[in-house]
Amino acid sequence: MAFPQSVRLVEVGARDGLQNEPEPVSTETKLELIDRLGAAGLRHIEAASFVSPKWVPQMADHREVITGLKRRDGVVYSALTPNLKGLEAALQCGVDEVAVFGAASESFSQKNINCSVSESLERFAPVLDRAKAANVRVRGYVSCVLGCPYEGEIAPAKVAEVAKALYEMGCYEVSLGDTIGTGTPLKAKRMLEAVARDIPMANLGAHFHDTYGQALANLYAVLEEGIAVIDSSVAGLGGCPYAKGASGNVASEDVIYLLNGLGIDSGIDLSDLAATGTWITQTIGRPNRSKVGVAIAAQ
Ligand SMILES: CC(C)(COP(=O)([O-])OP(=O)([O-])OC[C@H]1O[C@@H](n2cnc3c(N)ncnc32)[C@H](O)[C@@H]1OP(=O)([O-])[O-])[C@@H](O)C(=O)NCCC(=O)NCCSC(=O)C[C@@](C)(O)CC(=O)[O-]
Repeated sequence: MAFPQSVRLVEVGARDGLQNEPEPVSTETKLELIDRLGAAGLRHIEAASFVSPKWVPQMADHREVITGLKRRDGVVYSALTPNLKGLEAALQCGVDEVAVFGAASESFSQKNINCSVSESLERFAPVLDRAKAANVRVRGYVSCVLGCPYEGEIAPAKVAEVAKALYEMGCYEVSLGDTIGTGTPLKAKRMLEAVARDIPMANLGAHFHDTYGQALANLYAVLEEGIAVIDSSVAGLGGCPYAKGASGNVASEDVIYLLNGLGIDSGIDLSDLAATGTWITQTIGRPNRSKVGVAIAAQ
């Protein structure tokens, strides 16, 4: 299969990137980050998470973030909503799109959302129904598609089963999460092949973490298979609270550099994006995990 002509980036830095920060990040900083990302050309920005503030304190200001957005035309601002309570709150704030998040691993599902995989699907069904009634699109995530921090190897068939359930329930897109970044290119291709038997490639996204330095190689592999939606995080911010040792998502700057080199359009200005990565890492006192961002900043 050939590379796609264009790729849509889903920028998850303000959510996945910041949810695990040990020190509080102010709402003002989050809003400025989101605004700068929009200015750099990002057209889908995951901005917040309507989860329990006891479980993920860093996302406790979800209402303030969504209602405080300086909205740009053509930008979709989305949020995670694990249940009806989260969805209702997100709808009240005027979120554009929501996401439910399941897992291909029973143990991860229990640790992350306090229920089994099948219970999670039961919880998501009314979220999908209510969102549909409100005319709000729902994205679905599957975590642990290339390995689990508690169970190790995860069978591609299990990933395909959960992804298919989310798609059939009405998720317009299913994002495949290598939560702990243990995947390698051949594994990523085999997993994608299994999932794509039931779901059109156009409705799938790749959400790869870079813990073992494989994320770009894995992305290259799935781009070759036709994946045209990539989740990434500016400056490679992040880590999952329920996956010890997991480092951030693949850095958005590194993805854009790769796409530019392959002649794949993304509509994103790399120098603006790199400046945003420099700014946010300096602001929150974290290392910049984008090699491209660091190289551009040094010029
Ligand atoms: C899912 C729950 C809420 C279930 O949590 P629970 O304890 O099973 O739920 P509950 O219904 O029994 O409620 C317990 C308490 O939480 C409150 N509550 C209940 N729901 C909400 C809500 N929506 N918003 C705010 N508060 C809520 C509820 O009101 C109650 O409050 P209390 O009476 O104790 O004061 C909990 O487990 C949770 O919040 N987990 C956090 C999960 C999370 O955010 N994980 C990180 C994101 S997923 C991820 O990073 C992976 C991904 C997507 O990036 C892809 C990848 O890389 O793999």
